[in-house]
Amino acid sequence: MTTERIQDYLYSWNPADPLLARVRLEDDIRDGLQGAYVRKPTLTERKELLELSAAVGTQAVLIGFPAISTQEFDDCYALLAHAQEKKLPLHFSFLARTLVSDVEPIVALARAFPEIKVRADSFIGTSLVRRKVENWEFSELLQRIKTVGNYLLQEKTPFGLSIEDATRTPPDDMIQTIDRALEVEIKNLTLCDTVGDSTPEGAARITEFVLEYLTKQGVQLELMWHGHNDKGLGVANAIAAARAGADIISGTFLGIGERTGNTALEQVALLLAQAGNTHHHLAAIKPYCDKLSEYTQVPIAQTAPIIGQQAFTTAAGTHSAAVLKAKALGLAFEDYVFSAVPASDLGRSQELLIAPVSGSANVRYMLEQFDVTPTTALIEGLLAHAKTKDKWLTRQDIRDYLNTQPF
Ligand SMILES: CC(=O)SCCNC(=O)CCNC(=O)[C@H](O)C(C)(C)COP(=O)(O)OP(=O)(O)OC[C@H]1O[C@@H](n2cnc3c(N)ncnc32)[C@H](O)[C@@H]1OP(=O)(O)O
Ligand SMILES: O=C(O)CCC(=O)C(=O)O
Repeated sequence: MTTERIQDYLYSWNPADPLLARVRLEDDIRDGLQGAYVRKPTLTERKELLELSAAVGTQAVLIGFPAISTQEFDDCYALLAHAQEKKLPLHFSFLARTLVSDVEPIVALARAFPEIKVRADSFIGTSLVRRKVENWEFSELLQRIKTVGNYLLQEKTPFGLSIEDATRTPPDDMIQTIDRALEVEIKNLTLCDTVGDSTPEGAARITEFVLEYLTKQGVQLELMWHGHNDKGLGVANAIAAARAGADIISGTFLGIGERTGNTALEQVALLLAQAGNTHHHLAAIKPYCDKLSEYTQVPIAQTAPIIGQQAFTTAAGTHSAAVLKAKALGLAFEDYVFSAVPASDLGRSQELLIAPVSGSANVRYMLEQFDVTPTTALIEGLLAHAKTKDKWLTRQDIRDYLNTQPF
């Protein structure tokens, strides 16, 4: 064990990201459950998921679209009642189209739970392609924002506007949409990359553009980024938007959601933590994701960052040998010598296996795990055995091999 600091041995070309330290997460579980392959958890399971999300330190959850059915409204009500009973420190938003009839049930929920922060989050598709397909006049969309906004003002229910397909909306139309939303005193503005069109540069440009405009108007509100993963850039876009000044990242744990899914919040939480953000409890991520995976029947890939079963596993000879040397220097060195993600902060640890790609260090280590003296003959024999296989050896495989040995 060394007394030296790991920081003195970790050089990074990544820039410092001071803006990331203040960013919060919104868990848009409603959008996650919109994935056609996703099983909708029972109400009891959703209550448990709410608690697990709160344990991670998410600031807000978007848990339903109460106008779509009586059942959905009742579920939203029951989830709020559960949050109140458990005193979960969460803000709640509920989705609606930009229609008074869609936000009315949200007003009813806000009235029923005056002690909980409840926001009506209405979405409106402003891109040219969406307007063309729907045959929507732009003036008609602006009028809807005004009508819904005035209704919510009158009912004293906070209004958040989600600009659907914002990343394919021209700047002048964005400004007109924002102007109309500001007239009705929105509290929150969400820039949606609805079809995952953005690149990180695009996400930063649109966020900076909107922030600059809001600053010029002297307006302060919560600016949120909500992105999808169609080009595999969901997390990179979210971080770019946060660097550019977005206050809240909306996404889902496991990245569940329609098509290729939403921004994977477990990855965002880790990147935020590494930039000095202390809002999230990293060790609570895997328990939440495991339950979410079980209840939604969405399997976690072995290689999924942070939560994948093999995210901290190696069987490769040279890598394993280095991890074992690092172990001798202490946990911090073990965490970082072959990983950019500190397993111990996540309640996990480096795991070594024996496979055809292994060397004697793996075998020596595993024999010690089995309380077997690692003699040269045993190490060479087990390694030669592993080299004949097409996959790593399970504990049972190793046991079976040892049972064939005369000791
Ligand atoms: C990007 C997002 O994820 S936004 C959320 C999308 N999620 C969902 O749609 C899931 C829940 N949806 C539903 O249960 C149903 O679609 C409902 C209850 C909302 C509507 O059902 P229906 O009345 O049968 O309408 P349908 O689904 O066929 O069509 C959607 C209608 O909403 C309209 N619409 C879509 N977005 C908006 C909007 N932002 N504001 C107002 N109207 C809208 C469409 O133009 C269409 O209207 P039309 O029937 O006059 O053409
Ligand atoms: O945030 C939401 O759930 C609605 C908006 C949305 O999903 C999107 O436009 O991508």
